[in-house]
Amino acid sequence: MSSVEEETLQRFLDAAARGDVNHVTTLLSQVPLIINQRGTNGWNALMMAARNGQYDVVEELLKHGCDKFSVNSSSQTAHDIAKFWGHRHICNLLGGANDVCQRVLPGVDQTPQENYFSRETLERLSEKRTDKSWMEDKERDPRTVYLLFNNLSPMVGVSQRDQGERVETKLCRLKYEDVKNLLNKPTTVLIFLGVEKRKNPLSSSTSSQKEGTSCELPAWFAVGSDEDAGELLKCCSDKCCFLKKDHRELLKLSEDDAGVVAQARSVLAWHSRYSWCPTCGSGTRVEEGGYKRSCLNSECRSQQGVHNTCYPRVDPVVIMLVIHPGGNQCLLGRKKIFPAGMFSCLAGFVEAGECVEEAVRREVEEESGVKVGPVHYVSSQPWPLPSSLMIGCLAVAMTTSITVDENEIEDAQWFPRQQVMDSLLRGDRSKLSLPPRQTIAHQLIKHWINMTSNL
Ligand SMILES: NC(=O)C1=CN([C@@H]2O[C@H](COP(=O)(O)OP(=O)(O)OC[C@H]3O[C@@H](n4cnc5c(N)ncnc54)[C@H](O)[C@@H]3O)[C@@H](O)[C@H]2O)C=CC1
Ligand SMILES: [Mg+2]
Ligand SMILES: [Mg+2]
Ligand SMILES: [Mg+2]
Ligand SMILES: [Zn+2]
Repeated sequence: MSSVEEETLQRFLDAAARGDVNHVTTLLSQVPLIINQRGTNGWNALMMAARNGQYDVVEELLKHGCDKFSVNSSSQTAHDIAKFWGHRHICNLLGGANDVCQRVLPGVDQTPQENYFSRETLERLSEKRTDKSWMEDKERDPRTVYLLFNNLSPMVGVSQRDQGERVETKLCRLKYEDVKNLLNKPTTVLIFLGVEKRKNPLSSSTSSQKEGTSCELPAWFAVGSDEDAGELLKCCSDKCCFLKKDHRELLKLSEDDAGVVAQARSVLAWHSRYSWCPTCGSGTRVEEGGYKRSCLNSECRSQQGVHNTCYPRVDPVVIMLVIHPGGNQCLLGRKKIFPAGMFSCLAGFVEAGECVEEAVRREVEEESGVKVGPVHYVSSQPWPLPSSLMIGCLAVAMTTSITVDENEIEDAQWFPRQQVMDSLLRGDRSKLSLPPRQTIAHQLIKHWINMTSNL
């Protein structure tokens, strides 16, 4: 960032903190990108306004589409900050539908929580998956966006920003002309992801006339190919590459891109693992915009009734922060593959014929020997490695002695709340390091800290 840009950003942040709406609006019209930029302390304008109770500025920034989920270097959103400083009117503004929620579901926790991989930037329009001619028109439409995947890794361009501190990984958005030869190859898999969302979704959902306009919006497709990566990169004229196979690379995307990748990658992973009919072993045909594989054998049992083998699978996983009966410690464990010093929430696959609460109790007891009583759902997260749905819960321990199942985890311990806070909010990793903010494990821990600190 040049010194002029830095100075403009400082003026913008000051204006937001002071509540000078006119100055904020003027600077926004001159430098629209400034809206989410963060100053030296990691705070953006929304956080500054939230800190100082500047309602009008918060309203103006939201109107201009600022990112209300962005976090400062202590992992706090603008909502967390407003709550901490007691600006309830700002919390309501940032929480969106909270007032209605309080009225119809009194007592329900309203803390807005959006997990990484969860953002839906597209309207899936599942009813259009069977409309072949609509789909073909969309495929050829020059406005259509194609995302290319090689062996499940998305094609990205890498751009530097924020004085080179943060490197943003951005999905390459290709056009029909770029991929049309690839689409003709028999091994290419094409997935219809949806259309771009309307700017104001509430105004049009009921009108059938406007329903039509939603279909007119630009469509997005994912293209999966296992061909030579070097050849595939020629589809794009910009400098780009395929993300490395390391799953941490997937955590470098923006929230918007991560949401689309979660959808595309899970469906493509299903195609790559389920090429043959799981019921009779015959070949299959891809249908419904990539959301179904039908068996080619007309005698196959999967042709009758609804067969879940024909549709992409989602595997439920429970992930839980277990709280000590004393209330001031939580149970965290570590797998051998974790970086040194890192502990996380316990987790495990839900088994057939098992409800979420029982899966939590069973997995905690199996892995740590601790018995769990009440279980409360907090939030969920798609985890596209390859297709888990993480179901995040808080659970209360009924016993405290720990016996680690060494096949699954290396260690499990009770950690005092203060030590967890030091690591989470102050970045003190000397005694404990926690998983990054993109994981629901991190968000569950943060949720517990917030709940119990009168923030
Ligand atoms: N986003 C997040 O914060 C976190 C995500 N996770 C994800 O949750 C998943 C499950 O957690 P674990 O502790 O590994 O589960 P786990 O405690 O149930 O143990 C895994 C074992 O369960 C068996 N298993 C049962 N059903 C399975 C299925 N559908 N697919 C694969 N294996 C199955 C396998 O033997 C596997 O080795 C992990 O694979 C990981 O990707 C785990 C922790 C944090
Ligand atoms: Mg387990
Ligand atoms: Mg486990
Ligand atoms: Mg298990
Ligand atoms: Zn079959």
